[in-house]
Amino acid sequence: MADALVINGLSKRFGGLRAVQDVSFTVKENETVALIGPNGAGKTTSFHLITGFHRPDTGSVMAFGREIVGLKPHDICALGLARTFQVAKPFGAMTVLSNVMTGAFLRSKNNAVAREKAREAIEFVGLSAKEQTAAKDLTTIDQRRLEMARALATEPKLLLLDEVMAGLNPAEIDQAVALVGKLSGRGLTIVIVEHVMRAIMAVAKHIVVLDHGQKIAEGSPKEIVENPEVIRAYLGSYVHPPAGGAGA
Ligand SMILES: Nc1ncnc2c1ncn2[C@@H]1O[C@H](COP(=O)(O)OP(=O)(O)OP(=O)(O)O)[C@@H](O)[C@H]1O
Repeated sequence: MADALVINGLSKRFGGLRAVQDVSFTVKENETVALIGPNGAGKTTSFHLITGFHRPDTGSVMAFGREIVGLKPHDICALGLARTFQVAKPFGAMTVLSNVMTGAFLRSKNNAVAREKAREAIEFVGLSAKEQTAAKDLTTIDQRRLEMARALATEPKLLLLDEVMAGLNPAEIDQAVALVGKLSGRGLTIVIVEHVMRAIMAVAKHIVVLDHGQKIAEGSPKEIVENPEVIRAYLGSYVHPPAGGAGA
């Protein structure tokens, strides 16, 4: 399988704080990789660096064989990298459909085409019944669905999901896990930042662990949950991978 994303020696300081320090990892096409670690470990900053919202001090980000450091977020999105935000940022007064059309307009300026693409994305995430609902009136899980639909409407090859399961109840987490699996089944490469470990175990074949901006481990879910340094820094206690799950 070819490499979708190759991150090499990525670093970012904010004043004296080393938010991301010399981080390297590779994501293969159609793989789902999780980025985990305690609060403030540098996960969201890494997403910002990959997607052009921050410029790294040093390091390289190759997406589908092309260096993307220095490109604007819009251009990176046009190359097929879409993201969701940790704090969902929909246009609250606009309907679900209008919000998702803002993503679809990246590929087509034609209203009818953008509407069609947006509807496909909305249907994919299971929001068709709420197409005309204002974004601000959605429940938490539906806001996450909207975030994913908006990203999907840009027709990405690689999707970066930032804590899409935060605040969901167990049944909703199951639905979100199923949706991530469905996205992967569609051929998407996925990088997911998440604190919900059972969800990580269910969706990711490979896990990268950050702590204080540094990569402290990477490997299969089984390797990660058994890694003493990861347990010390983050997990606290052993988390069993699901029988028959991605890491089994
Ligand atoms: N724009 C910024 N200016 C200054 N410091 C920042 C900025 N963005 C992030 N930081 C700091 O960088 C460090 C890494 O933050 P980041 O948000 O990447 O962590 P995270 O792993 O995503 O955490 P969480 O799990 O809480 O979302 C933190 O100490 C944070 O306070």
